[in-house]
Amino acid sequence: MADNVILNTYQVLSFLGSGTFGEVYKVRVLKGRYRGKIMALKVAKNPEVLPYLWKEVQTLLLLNHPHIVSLQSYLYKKDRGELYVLYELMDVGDLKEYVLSKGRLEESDALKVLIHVARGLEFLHGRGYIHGDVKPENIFGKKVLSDVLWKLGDFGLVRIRGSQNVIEVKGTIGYIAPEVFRGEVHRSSDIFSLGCVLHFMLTGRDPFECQDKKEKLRRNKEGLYVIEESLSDRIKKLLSIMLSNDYTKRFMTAKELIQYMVKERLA
Ligand SMILES: Nc1ncnc2c1ncn2[C@@H]1O[C@H](COP(=O)(O)OP(=O)(O)OP(=O)(O)O)[C@@H](O)[C@H]1O
Repeated sequence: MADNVILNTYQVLSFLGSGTFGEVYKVRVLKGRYRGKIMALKVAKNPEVLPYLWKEVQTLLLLNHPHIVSLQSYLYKKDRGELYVLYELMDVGDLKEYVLSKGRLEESDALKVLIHVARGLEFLHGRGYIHGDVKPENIFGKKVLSDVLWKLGDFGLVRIRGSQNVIEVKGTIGYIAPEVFRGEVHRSSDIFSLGCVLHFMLTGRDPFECQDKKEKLRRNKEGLYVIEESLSDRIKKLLSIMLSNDYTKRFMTAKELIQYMVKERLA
């Protein structure tokens, strides 16, 4: 059916969701290199967000890693101002939905997701990038045999380490490192966000959660988090390092986090 086919090439199988960048569809590719494959197609039409998606495209084209969502191809329709980006299909969906539907994860499952994402982040940090927006909505799962492989996605806020850009505070309240509010960003700012993700996986809430939005923002800015009491001592210890307000006291990079996890038998 012609209505169901985008650019004469992508047959829409279902709607996966919409985000800041536009709509995402599950598609079957009808022609070209990926003919017959089932993938995810993002369609961006809003001129205000196109620069972010361009940034993601440019970054992802350079990054190829088993724990980073891969970009297969893209197409820019200049006349219409539309950008079409084809990604591998992450059929489990994102980590936020996963935790909200399954309930809080067992410690061993949460640590498995953590190490997967840390590996993707290690690759990124090793190349001098900072992700800038690590949160459950940007972590995606893919079924592989009877297991799930977790990958880091959504690179719209990625930065090169040490770049002089004015830092705008984007990201999601509840997952932003305190120094980012002061205009500073480091690779360890991603570690802070990943610590918040770990807390979310184990408790169903980020460490700054509270009813009042303004109060939540204040807590996040000042790094006034509350680690849930019921968590095990080894998780509390790991979180206290990852969520340290002083960014020099955290793991500086994902590689250091992985080394710690191996040493402490958390991975
Ligand atoms: N590669 C993919 N495979 C499967 N589902 C995807 C994929 N990429 C995105 N999605 C889903 O499509 C929806 C929209 O994704 P998108 O990243 O554009 O928005 P978002 O997660 O709201 O991002 P943002 O935080 O930037 O607004 C989400 O529900 C997401 O889970």
